[in-house]
Amino acid sequence: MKKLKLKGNVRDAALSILWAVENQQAYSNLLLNDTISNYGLADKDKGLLTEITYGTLQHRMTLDFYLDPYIKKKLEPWVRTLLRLSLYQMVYLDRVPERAAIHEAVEIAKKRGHGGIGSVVNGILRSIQRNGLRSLDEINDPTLRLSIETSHPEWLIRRWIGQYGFDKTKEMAIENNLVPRQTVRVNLAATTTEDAIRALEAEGLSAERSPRIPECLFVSGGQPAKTAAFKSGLITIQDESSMLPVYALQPEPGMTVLDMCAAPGGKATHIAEKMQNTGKLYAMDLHPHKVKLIDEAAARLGHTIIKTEAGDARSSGERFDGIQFDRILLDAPCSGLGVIKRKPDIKYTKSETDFQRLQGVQLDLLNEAVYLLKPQGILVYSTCTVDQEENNGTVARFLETHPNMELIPAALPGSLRADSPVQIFPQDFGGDGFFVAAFQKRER
Ligand SMILES: C[S@@+](CC[C@H](N)C(=O)[O-])C[C@H]1O[C@@H](n2cnc3c(N)ncnc32)[C@H](O)[C@@H]1O
Repeated sequence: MKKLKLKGNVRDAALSILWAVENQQAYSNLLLNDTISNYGLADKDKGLLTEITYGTLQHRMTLDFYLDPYIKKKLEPWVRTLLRLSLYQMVYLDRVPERAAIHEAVEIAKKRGHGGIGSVVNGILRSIQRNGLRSLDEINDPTLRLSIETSHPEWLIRRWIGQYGFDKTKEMAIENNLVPRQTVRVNLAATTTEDAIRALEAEGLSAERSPRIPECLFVSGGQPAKTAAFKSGLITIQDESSMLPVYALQPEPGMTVLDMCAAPGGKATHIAEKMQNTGKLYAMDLHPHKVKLIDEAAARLGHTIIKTEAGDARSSGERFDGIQFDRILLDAPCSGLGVIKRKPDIKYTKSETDFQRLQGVQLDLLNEAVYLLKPQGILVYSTCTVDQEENNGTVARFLETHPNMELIPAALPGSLRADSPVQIFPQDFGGDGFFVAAFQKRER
């Protein structure tokens, strides 16, 4: 592929993002904003770029199933990427006429490659247009069919079926291909939900209360991160499920709290809000550049109790020697399989060997937390995954070696209140898949 940028061209911009995701382990969500400015795209093109990029990633395996019979010769990998994103528009985007999608694809193929590649792309897309899509019913094995139909690797579908059964796996895989809801958390230390709604509406957005979490709003009609309400610290962009671990933690004003894996600070700032910005809150993360994001978020929201620390939380016992915490949150590094709807790349980058390694890190972090927790103190372990090895599996192994730690009910809001641990699936209410386990330390 020639190293050039077709400035102002949304499809070429999508091709460059997808190329980087597939070949340079880049993250699509991080590349989107940079690409919009590098390509000089208008704000109105952001919607189409996001739709094509995410949609093509979400449906990649289905698109390959449709394309494969037409690909007779070995293609350069970027040409397949171009075919996928063009076919995505033809199959899934009603507002893009098929001839426009084909025309754009051929133009990009000629400029990025040469006339011959343009003809190949034209031939393949026109043949599919003429013949129609092949039926997924050609696949006899139900597991393989679900894998191709929902574009989740077969090993992952098999793993989930083993853990949750076919029906639940199907619901989850279908839900993962929907467009995620935009949710924000109101900074209740600075404003009320009513005032935050009014502020967003005054800027032309719509905001609706979540039926589950008082400080959670569903926002549409604009980009909340660009609003004055966001810049002045009235709101934080956060998924609804991601607000649950802090409920389970039950932080109170004046307490001493540790957030062991805190960046970029979504939950640390939520804890500060629940503590009404009084007491002590230590927020640690392995990566110094990520710790900066916590500082920035705290400054924007006006939280002064957060003290950040870059370092490995597996040595937090040494770092915080002499401090006993009322509350410790371990929002652990995990496979992220609960957030596929938001980050579709995840389903293609994980492998079955990841889980055991992650469980090892999770247990090391949990073990460290125990020694820093006061008797009667609460430790919350959360992940944004649905994998049982990292969730119930990690909890079971932790409890085996810590008889002084007891599972307690997770104090979630309203109808979500539940025994601990709690597994939230993406299909439960449209939020991320999340796992929350709350433990209390017994008196010695
Ligand atoms: C799930 S994310 C945390 C999200 C954060 N709690 C929030 O709500 O914004 C996990 C974090 O753990 C950090 N991390 C991974 N290994 C770590 C370690 N050994 N010590 C401290 N932080 C670690 C990663 O850098 C990542 O930022």
